Amino acid sequence: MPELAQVVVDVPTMQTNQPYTYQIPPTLEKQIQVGVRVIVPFGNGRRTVQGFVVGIDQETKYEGKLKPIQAIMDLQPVISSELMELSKWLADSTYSFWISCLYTMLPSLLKAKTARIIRIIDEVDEHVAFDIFHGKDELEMTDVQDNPKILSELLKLQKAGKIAIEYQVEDRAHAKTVTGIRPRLNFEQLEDERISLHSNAHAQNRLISYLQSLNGQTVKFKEAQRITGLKPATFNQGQKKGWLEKVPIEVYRQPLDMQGTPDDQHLAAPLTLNADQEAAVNKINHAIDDHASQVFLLQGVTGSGKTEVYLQSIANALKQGKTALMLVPEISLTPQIVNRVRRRFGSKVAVLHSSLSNGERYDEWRRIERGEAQVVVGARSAIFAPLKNIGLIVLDEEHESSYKQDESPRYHAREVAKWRGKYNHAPVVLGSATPSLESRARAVKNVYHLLRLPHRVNQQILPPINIVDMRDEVKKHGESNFSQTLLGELADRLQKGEQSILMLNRRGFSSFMMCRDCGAVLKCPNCDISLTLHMDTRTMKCHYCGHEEPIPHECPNCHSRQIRYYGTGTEKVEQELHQLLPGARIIRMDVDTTRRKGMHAKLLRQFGHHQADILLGTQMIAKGLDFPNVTLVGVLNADTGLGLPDFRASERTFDLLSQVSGRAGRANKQGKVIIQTYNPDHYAIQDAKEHNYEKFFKQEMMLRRQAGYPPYYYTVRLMASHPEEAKAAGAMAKIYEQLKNGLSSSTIILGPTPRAIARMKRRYYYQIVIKYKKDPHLHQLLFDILQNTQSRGFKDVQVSIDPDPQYFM
Ligand SMILES: Nc1ncnc2c1ncn2[C@@H]1O[C@H](COP(=O)(O)OP(=O)(O)OP(=O)(O)O)[C@@H](O)[C@H]1O
Ligand SMILES: [Zn+2]
Ligand SMILES: [Zn+2]
Repeated sequence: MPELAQVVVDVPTMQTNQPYTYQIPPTLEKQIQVGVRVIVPFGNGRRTVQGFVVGIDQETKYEGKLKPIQAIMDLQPVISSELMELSKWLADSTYSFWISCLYTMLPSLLKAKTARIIRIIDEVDEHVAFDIFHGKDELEMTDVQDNPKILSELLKLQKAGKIAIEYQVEDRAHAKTVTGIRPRLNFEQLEDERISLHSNAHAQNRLISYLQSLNGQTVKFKEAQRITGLKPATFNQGQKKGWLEKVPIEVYRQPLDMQGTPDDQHLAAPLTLNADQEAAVNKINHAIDDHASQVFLLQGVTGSGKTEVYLQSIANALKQGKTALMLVPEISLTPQIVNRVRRRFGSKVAVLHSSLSNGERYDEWRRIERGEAQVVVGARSAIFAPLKNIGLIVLDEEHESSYKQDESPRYHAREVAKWRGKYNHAPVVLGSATPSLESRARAVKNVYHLLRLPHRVNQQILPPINIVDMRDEVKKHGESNFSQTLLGELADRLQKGEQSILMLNRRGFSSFMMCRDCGAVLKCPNCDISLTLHMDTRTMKCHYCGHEEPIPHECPNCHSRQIRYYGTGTEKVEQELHQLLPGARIIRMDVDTTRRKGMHAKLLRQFGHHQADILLGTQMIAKGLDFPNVTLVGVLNADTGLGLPDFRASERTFDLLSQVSGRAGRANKQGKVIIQTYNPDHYAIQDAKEHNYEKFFKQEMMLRRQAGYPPYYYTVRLMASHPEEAKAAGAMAKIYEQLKNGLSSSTIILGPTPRAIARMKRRYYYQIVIKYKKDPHLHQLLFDILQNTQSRGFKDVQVSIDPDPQYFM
């Protein structure tokens, strides 16, 4: 029986989750394995496409003539058997194409048409050197990938450790180099040079001895200067006389923030846990030891020492010979947290985040894949790290919406973590000071095991929060971003030499209308959700039900004419602050000041070294920062997020205020928080003021139940876009019909309506939101819709299906 391979092919215009069957030519039989990439013919013409081998069979139902696999791209699988299984589940649960799930799991170097180089790394026999490598020490995979005879020899060589495959980095051309020096003369020749020297040429004499000691080796120029204590000029003379030459040395791609990592002899010892931490660590360790895929929800107030709990549980997993994965939101993937993990586990740690170059990222991926790194810290996509034998998965700040990818495949890292936990029989720890309603509700139902850290370490109290009513403030003192109270406190900190953090909430920036006199936000009469301002049509629209009304000229609540869109920028605030407090040193942190690589880390380092008094920033400063000298936190505008047309608006506001408040008074000095708002009575703000998660949870759950939103209902959002509005609307109308006919009567379909941002990148967007509790037909129906979108009727229409959407905008 000939062997057959199931291949998922990469054909963008004709996507399907059905693998195609190909013949494995007898000559490639040994090389083709599940998880390698191959080149296969596709369609009628001579076209070839790339694909992944996802299965190997003996027979097929397909009647026609099978085509053979043409070439193999990898000598060993790039997708492990665990990740292969995961990719299937991912495609199924996120309504995505299998091929895009496979690509999502790989570092980008392995995605594109990256050159693959095979290099000789150990002695090979003459036949290999000449017949295969033609006397060179490397060859390109493309030149041999369709030659089974050579491939099978290469495979043997690879198993014997004589060759290695490298993926050529596109930035290799400007790979990082430093200047090196190398002797041009041998020992005796240098000795001859010494004889001709003046007796008082001490420096040159020393240089010759040094060059002799090198034994022909190349060393970094800096290093040579340090060791000899000689001036660069001396080396330059040596170069002129032909004793040495300068050569570039390529340095290993090492991420910026990796510098200063302690060596493994000087790691930081674990802290002595307090009773609550110890109880949590014990429970988690038990689960690790018992191979139990239990999910824990670690709910600990800000500064309660959650990170220490993660670290000690990770240490236990390592002790059991297992690996561990720790996810943090990109925005809080600050050097602070990365360094804490590195100081504890040293070279065992691999870090994956978006500011790494493709090359750096691939290097880290390879270290993980080879088992050289056992602890992975990273943002969302690190959940696909090729770790084997996982003993523990941690998701810090589990409520963060950035754990959900907002392009296909629209996966949530929390769900993937749970899948991998099950597969590996390992516990998953979800940590947060303000758990998502979904997670906390699951803990209430004992689906998750709740662990609590109710106090800050060393029993410090949470900082008291003052609410400043900006409606009064504007009446009394005119318009300013700073209330008298906040200014007074800032001045006081300046005088004491203590530091402050100021947050400007950019969420919902000038997209909604609010009354400056009474704080009222314009809402939809049907949905109890804020209306969004559309400047193109000059109307206010509801994005749930489609309701539309003209922009009001006065407040519908108090008839004031002080109604306007709300918003301001960090730059403007910084200027105002300079005028109000001329002596203050300010660091501004927003997308503009942190765009350049390494700036984020640099600004935080400066603030940590007290080179500034005030850190002014957007949401990016709300999380994870641990600065002992910060005793004041100010929130300039707490309510902008409340106006967003989103049922999670209150939850996000509560989370944000709780997180940012948590930055104050973390060490021995008492902290204080000032929150400025036009909605002082809103429950999200009041509950944050009281540090009362429980109260907020109860209230919000009640509202969600009344309105029929998660966690009481599941939601799916469908979106269609097209350059012409009518076509986008038409496609959505077709989909609506299909849904209406197929879904159960208890399922609710909202829409179709234009999306909040109705036109983006020259495309019009229409959406439908489905709310359901249980619908046996939904899953298949959505897949039918997905497959339909590949048909001719949907030409140029892009349709996306988003399960459990994080935003409705
Ligand atoms: N058992 C302990 N003994 C002494 N200090 C500790 C202990 N546990 C944690 N700490 C210290 O307390 C501070 C706060 O801890 P950590 O940052 O882990 O809190 P957290 O719960 O993660 O906070 P947040 O959610 O606000 O980021 C840190 O500086 C940490 O080093
Ligand atoms: Zn009003
Ligand atoms: Zn509405």
